[in-house]
Amino acid sequence: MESVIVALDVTNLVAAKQIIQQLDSQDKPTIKVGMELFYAAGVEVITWLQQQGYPIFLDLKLHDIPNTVEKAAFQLGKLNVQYLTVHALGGQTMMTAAVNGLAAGARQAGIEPPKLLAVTELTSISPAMLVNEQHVSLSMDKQVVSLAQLAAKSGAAGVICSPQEVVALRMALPASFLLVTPGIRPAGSATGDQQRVMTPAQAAQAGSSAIVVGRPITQASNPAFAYRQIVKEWTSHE
Ligand SMILES: O=c1ccn([C@@H]2O[C@H](COP(=O)(O)O)[C@@H](O)[C@H]2O)c(=O)[nH]1
Repeated sequence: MESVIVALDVTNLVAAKQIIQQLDSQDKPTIKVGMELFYAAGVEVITWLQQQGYPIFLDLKLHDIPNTVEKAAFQLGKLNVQYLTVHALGGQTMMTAAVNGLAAGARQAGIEPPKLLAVTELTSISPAMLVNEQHVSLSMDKQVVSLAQLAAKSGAAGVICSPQEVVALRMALPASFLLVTPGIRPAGSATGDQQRVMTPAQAAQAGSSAIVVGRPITQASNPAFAYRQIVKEWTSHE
């Protein structure tokens, strides 16, 4: 898996193309297309990125009844993207339905199915919010490990979690299970709505499989420089 994934959170295709052109990256990092861009630009942005040679992480965080998720995943399985997300809180049957839908869609299109990644607890949730808003009595680590174990049983290839939980997850799951971590903030950058953050170097040291970085790159005055600095920090501690 590519190790620094760029979250292309912009409002339209023109803005997406501008960022990609500014990045001007020879190493073609995986590009994360999330709800904001996909709802604005749809499949057109996926096709354009693929034509430029970028692997795609489609972060739509499906969360619905299993039948609906399976049918949505069937459609998305035909897009030739490398990763798709669901919410682990949708349960084991829903996650397995997503895996099955992706496999069936990809089979119909004659391509490899995307890998399923399950979002555990969003990195915008603090330990206090877990207790006071979700009424979860487990610690954040235990809750994330429990959701990750459910995701593994469901056939997911990995999870989305904060780098803060990676050490606990590595002890509980097979080494091949992907731990993809947003909530990345280079030292000194604004955390914004993220609650459980680490720097790229800390995430690498903890054992993240890959980091997801959005605003520290897309809102930088020089996105290409910001991206290169993050890659440098990540690789020097890998
Ligand atoms: O728990 C999660 C799951 C997904 N995300 C996504 O990652 C990026 C992070 O962007 P930043 O600008 O670097 O904060 C964004 O697209 C989220 O939708 C997450 O942050 N946390």
